[in-house]
Amino acid sequence: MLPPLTAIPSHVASVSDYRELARERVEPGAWAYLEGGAADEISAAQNLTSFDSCRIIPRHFRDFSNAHTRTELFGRRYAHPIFVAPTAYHRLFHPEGELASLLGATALEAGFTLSTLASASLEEIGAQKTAGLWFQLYIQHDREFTLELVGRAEKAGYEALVLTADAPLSGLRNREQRAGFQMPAHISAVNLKGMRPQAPAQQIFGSELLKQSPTWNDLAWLAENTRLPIILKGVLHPDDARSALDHGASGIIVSNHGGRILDTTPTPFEVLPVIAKAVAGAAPVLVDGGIRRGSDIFKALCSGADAVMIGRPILHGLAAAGAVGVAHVIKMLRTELEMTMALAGCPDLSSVNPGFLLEKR
Ligand SMILES: Cc1cc2nc3c(=O)[nH]c(=O)nc-3n(C[C@H](O)[C@H](O)[C@H](O)COP(=O)(O)O)c2cc1C
Ligand SMILES: CCCCCCC(=O)C(=O)O
Repeated sequence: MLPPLTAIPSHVASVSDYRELARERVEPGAWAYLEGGAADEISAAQNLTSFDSCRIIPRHFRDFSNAHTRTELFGRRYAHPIFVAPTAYHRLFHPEGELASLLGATALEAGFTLSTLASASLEEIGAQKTAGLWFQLYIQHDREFTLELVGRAEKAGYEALVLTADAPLSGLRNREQRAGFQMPAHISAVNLKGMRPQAPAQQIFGSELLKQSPTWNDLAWLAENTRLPIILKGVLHPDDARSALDHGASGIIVSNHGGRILDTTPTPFEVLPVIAKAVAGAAPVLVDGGIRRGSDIFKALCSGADAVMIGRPILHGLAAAGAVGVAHVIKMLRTELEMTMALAGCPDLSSVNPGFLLEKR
């Protein structure tokens, strides 16, 4: 494996250029974990192409004297609508792990979500006192421990909980199986230390894991037990978006988990308009999955998203060049978004609308 880069090679022109730089630096099993999707990886692949057939219709001679990408979510102002999605075990990809990712994101003013399955303690990350730091929560079978985790996140200064709904079980990770991926002994989900252990599942139906998996009542229970806004991640159906708001969520993330859980779901970009319509401005809507260009971000915003989240490209940047790589990935996306807006004739996010897209969305 090559060591992380200390300077960015001059041929790196877009986010996708980081993929190969990362692949050369990540052990093959960990690469299968990073890149892979569920089963035949149909959703993971379709996420990447789902923006391509959507066309932008540029408008001309607009006033750009006060152009910006600022936005406000959950009472906090952000310089732009690009957020780092929660991803597990960053130390698999770089020795400085989540701390390096956070530093890179912070340098580019991007919101950052720490995974429940982070390889760094939530207190260590919270101690950086970063604005726009969110904590992703997997509700654990041990509900008491779950509440302790939430209390720790509140105390450490996290500003929102991203509650992931789409993974009551892990997906069928055939690529990982074929690569023989095993978590190295020195990397673990350190924030789950001390939790009451759960019996390993021998089957799916009838397993304790599934019997204890969260329901809408758990969302309502969580909302009653935290002062933080809850953003429900993994929504692909408009009725689930409405149900989320009815049960106490303050925001929605349209996501198929990067195609890593259930294969052959629709892509988030496909279902985004119908979900944004169902939410009807009652709460912020974010989207992730397959976003690799500023033009993808623009199309998502035109289709009803208030902001977007980026998963694998952040890990590619991290593996290639640590904090600098993460910052560079976000910088390229930010610049491409501004360029797309400038060329499309859209000076700020309040001017973004479906009229910039050829397809009726
Ligand atoms: C290696 C990896 C680990 C992930 N871990 C988590 C996680 O711990 N919690 C979570 O809610 N989503 C997790 N995700 C899903 C991301 O948050 C996000 O939904 C997805 O990566 C977006 O798609 P993209 O990678 O195409 O940008 C993970 C994704 C990857 C690639
Ligand atoms: C029971 C859910 C396991 C998911 C593991 C972490 C994750 O979200 C991902 O790898 O994707």
